[in-house]
Amino acid sequence: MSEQTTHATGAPVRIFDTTLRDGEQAPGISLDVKEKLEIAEQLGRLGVDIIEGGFPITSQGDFDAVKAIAETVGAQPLAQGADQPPVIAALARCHPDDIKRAADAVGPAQHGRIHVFLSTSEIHRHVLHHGASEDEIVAQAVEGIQRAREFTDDVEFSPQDATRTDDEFLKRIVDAAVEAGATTVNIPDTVGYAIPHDFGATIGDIVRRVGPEVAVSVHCHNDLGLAVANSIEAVRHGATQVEVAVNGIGERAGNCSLEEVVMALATREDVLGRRSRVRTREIGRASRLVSTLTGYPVQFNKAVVGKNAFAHESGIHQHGVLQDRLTYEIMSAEDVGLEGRQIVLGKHSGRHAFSAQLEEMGYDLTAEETKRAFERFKELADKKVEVTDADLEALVADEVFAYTEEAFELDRLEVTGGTVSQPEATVVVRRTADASIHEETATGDGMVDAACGAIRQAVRPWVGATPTLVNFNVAAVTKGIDALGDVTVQVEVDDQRYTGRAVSTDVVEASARAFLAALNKSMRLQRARDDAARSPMDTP
Ligand SMILES: CC(=O)SCCNC(=O)CCNC(=O)[C@H](O)C(C)(C)COP(=O)(O)OP(=O)(O)OC[C@H]1O[C@@H](n2cnc3c(N)ncnc32)[C@H](O)[C@@H]1OP(=O)(O)O
Ligand SMILES: CC(C)C(=O)C(=O)O
Ligand SMILES: [Mg+2]
Repeated sequence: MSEQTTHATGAPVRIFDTTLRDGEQAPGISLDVKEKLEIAEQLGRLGVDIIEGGFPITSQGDFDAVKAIAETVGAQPLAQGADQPPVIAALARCHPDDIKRAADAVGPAQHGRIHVFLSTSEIHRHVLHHGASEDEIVAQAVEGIQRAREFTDDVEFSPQDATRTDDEFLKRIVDAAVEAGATTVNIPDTVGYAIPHDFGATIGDIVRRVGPEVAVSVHCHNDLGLAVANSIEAVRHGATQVEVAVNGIGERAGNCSLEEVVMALATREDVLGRRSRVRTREIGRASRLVSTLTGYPVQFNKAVVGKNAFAHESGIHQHGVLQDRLTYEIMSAEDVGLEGRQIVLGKHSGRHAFSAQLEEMGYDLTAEETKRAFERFKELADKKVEVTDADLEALVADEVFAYTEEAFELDRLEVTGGTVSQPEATVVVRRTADASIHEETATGDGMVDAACGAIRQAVRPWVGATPTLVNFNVAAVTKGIDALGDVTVQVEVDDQRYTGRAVSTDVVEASARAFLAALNKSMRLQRARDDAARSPMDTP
């Protein structure tokens, strides 16, 4: 483990959340006032220190959103145990109109911050500021900061594209910003160009330069996937504030992810020596809310909040985690507001996890039964990505309870109808238990629909809740006019889905047989469940 370097003061790192400003700049995201407010409230519950609500000069909607956040979330603490509401910040160019608009928007907050920025790298100065000289940039930044200070004593300054800015000029503009009244100096890695050890050294220099009265912040983008590493390295070198976005959303590859930095600080406090004030149990909810309202899905393997962040599919890992989660987990899912103990059964799973899952489902099988069921499970897992509880139940019913008998058989099927007359189907279904015959007729939107409707009527007294066809898939197995139709259906009965499959040269017949096969499966499972409930040990 690397040694801890400089400036680890022990004081909590301040979390500046820019989900609603830089996060919203990600292509395709546009949050209205209500949505921004909803996210801001969750950020309040999360306990972030600063919420950057937007860039008010952008539009009336953005101005209204920042103002609404300042009036509500900025007026009283929402986080449990917090004695102050978060600071509400708004972005502004070094332009009088921007600054006035930002000031008016954050005005109602208990603590309002104006965040002014100006580009300092040569390429940005050339492209964005009509070739402005270093002197002109310094003068414009100083003017902007001083103007912002007329409205609030909390002013943050960002030299945009700092990490591609000449070192000497960066020092010069930081000195000028502090002199002009900036209370926070933010060093943005605007294009995600920084490399951790180098960035850390730059931040260490700036921390020493500005002294303890001025907060040093970092704002890292993820173009090289290094935003979190750079932010953590900055903290190790004395940065007091980290700018982040929930789920790491933001321009291009995004911003430094809130959940990753917060959990790195919490999990490796032993090395970093500092935490944040964030209530980590609110992280899961914040992640889901931001994903829903922005329409940006969270990738399965995303650190901390991804669907797989606490899931285990491989046998060796499952074996370890079932005994002690720490074997393969460094933090607890519950601590970030997610569901713990996620064992997913699949091709890579082993006997330990398989047996544990069956036990949890209420089965108490002998060693021999478990062995047989496990062999069938591996065969199934080779064909299916994930084996669900319903699959396991079906497998146990077939293999262990040996219920191979079909509850119903299709004796006859007649269909009529075409493009003019309404399709109608008559079926004759035989009930195996008492060999009784049940004939029913039904109409439908199409021939398959009519056939399934007639079957539904014929089996109603035994199947109970109306079975619904939720998925229908037909494929041709062979070529030519007499091609075999291979039909797979999914039928929902009592909130459980059952798969049925049948093959025939007639697609309507294949569909009817597949539908009945799914109903037969539901009947077998029902019987297995009833038997297991009566006497779990007493398997036939
Ligand atoms: C790294 C970042 O995330 S920076 C923030 C980026 N976010 C956004 O741009 C989102 C919101 N932006 C907008 O709605 C619009 O761009 C606005 C309202 C800000 C400006 O719109 P427009 O007036 O049409 O200008 P446009 O966006 O085309 O060009 C930017 C102008 O701002 C100037 N500018 C850019 N940065 C700054 C700055 N920090 N301070 C002062 N002026 C600046 C440019 O020189 C250019 O000025 P020009 O019109 O005299 O050439
Ligand atoms: C406005 C600044 C801080 C920014 O978003 C960036 O430089 O990435
Ligand atoms: Mg940015």
